Amino acid sequence: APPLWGARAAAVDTTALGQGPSASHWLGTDELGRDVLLRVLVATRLSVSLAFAATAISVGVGVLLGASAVLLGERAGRFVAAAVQVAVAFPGLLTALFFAVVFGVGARGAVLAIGLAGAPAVARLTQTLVARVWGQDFIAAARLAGVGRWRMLVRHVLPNVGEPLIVNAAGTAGAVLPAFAGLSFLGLGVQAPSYDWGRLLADGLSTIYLHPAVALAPGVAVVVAALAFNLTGEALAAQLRPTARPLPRVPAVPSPPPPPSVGGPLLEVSNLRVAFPGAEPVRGVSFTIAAGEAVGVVGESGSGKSLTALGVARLIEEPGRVTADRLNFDGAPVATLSDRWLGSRLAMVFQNPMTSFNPALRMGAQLTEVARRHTGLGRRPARDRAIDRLREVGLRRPETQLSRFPHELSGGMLQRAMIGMGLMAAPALIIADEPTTALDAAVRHQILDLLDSVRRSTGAALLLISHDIGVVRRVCDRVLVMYAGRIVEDVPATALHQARHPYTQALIGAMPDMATDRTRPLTVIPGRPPDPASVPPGCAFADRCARSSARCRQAMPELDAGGGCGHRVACWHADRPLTRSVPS
Ligand SMILES: Nc1ncnc2c1ncn2[C@@H]1O[C@H](COP(=O)(O)OP(=O)(O)OP(=O)(O)O)[C@@H](O)[C@H]1O
Repeated sequence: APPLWGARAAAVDTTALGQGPSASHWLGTDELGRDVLLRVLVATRLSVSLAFAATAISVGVGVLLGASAVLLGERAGRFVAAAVQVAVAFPGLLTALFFAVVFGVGARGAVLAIGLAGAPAVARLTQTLVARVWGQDFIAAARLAGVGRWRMLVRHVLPNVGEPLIVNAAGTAGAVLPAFAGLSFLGLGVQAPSYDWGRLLADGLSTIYLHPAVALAPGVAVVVAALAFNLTGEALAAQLRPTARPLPRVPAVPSPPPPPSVGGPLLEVSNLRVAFPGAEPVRGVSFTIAAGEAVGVVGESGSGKSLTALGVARLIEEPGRVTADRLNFDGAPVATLSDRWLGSRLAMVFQNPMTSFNPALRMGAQLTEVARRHTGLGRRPARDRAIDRLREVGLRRPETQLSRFPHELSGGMLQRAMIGMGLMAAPALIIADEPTTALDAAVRHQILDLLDSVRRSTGAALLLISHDIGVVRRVCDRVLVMYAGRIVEDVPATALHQARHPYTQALIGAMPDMATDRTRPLTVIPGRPPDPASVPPGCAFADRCARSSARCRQAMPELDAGGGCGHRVACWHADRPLTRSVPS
């Protein structure tokens, strides 16, 4: 507006003083005959620029203050944090008025005053966000590696707290605008001949009863711009914060649940695909799990094991997309099941027990929540059930454990509690995703035995994910071997010695056993799995396979039943059985 209408907006017209709205002046004129609409439009640039400048100061100073623990060390950081707490206690506008007097009347003084007055709130938010990531392992690793303070802040801390800060900055800009208008209105902000909305507001107030538009128009502009900033913040938040909504929306069926299928498989997965922009890490997986059956999924890291399980449990987050020809649980399509019902029939045990519980809540609150939410139990019966379940999973003094926080339990105890939590409702399927990876060898065996006994005593089916074929073989009836997002072999655990896919054979060959010659290097599978973003046509294992032929590189072998007893294999050359025994 300033280049287009700046001159006209400043032109005094003594023939049109203080006029109401007309065809030539849509919002009328002020007491010097200047067009009100044009002046409001021209004032936009200065008003918004000042708001941006003040927001930049608030965010810049606030982030530096909030990250003082990173930059100055923890002791000095605590001192700054205390000072910030005190500053936050003062009303922002009061602080702005104080600074405006210190920095002097005028636009520059107002920018500094409002910018600095907004800094404590940003600093407080930054402190909270920084504290959240400060205790995490990657920060500890960076500190051990001797990363400098500025680098730590810019490279490791800010990228992990940036999202809420950006959203907050947009909101701050929205709040700064009325504050600016306020200062200008009080005569402390922009000085004539420059003008912003606040100044127009102040000028128009004396004639508000005669010509309301002169004061109301800049007021409306402030409100609209502040709303625009806030809505931009909201939109940014919506974009930056992915929501955990997985499968295509199908109206959920309310409780009571559909009746269990009679005779059919408990879980039926056909052509399950999980895709992210630019890659499809799970490329058509089909399998079934019968009631009470234990099925293991093995494969190298990145083969799509976890995504398959998360896809089944409707836990793939945006922008991930899950599709399947058939994905039925207990006879009903998973997409149609209510969260409540699915949550009560399907239990998940995750890899890291330390991060599976909410650190701010006592164990009792977390365990009973499952029973109360999923089965509608009252507080007392839910607590009794929690005690029973913790006892079942072998935790000593369950009453005491319920009143403890997660950090007061060891990793093994937490993993037991996680399994106990899964049993709070009546799960038909327990999905355990590498449940023993974070545990030491002794506890690992106990947890595997526990999963096995829980399965046998409750009759629940088990989907156990592991990269260790020995672990899976110990507990499961059947083993699904995954490679590059597909199942390449589906073999009964007792028939592993008859594995027919070269990849399964190579996995077994890479396991040391008592007869392995310790003086020689362990067998490894040469090469690396393909990148999910560029999987070659044909068999994805062809490049690493000693048996591969031209056909393997051209056509993808389907998973065919061939070995009897439900043994399925996807290989054009699956005719040579394993020559070595499977280590126990
Ligand atoms: N949110 C995501 N966005 C994009 N790609 C992803 C995402 N999550 C996983 N992937 C990719 O999908 C592939 C399979 O991941 P997945 O976690 O299922 O592997 P995995 O077999 O369970 O491995 P691990 O044994 O290491 O847990 C990997 O290449 C991974 O990079």
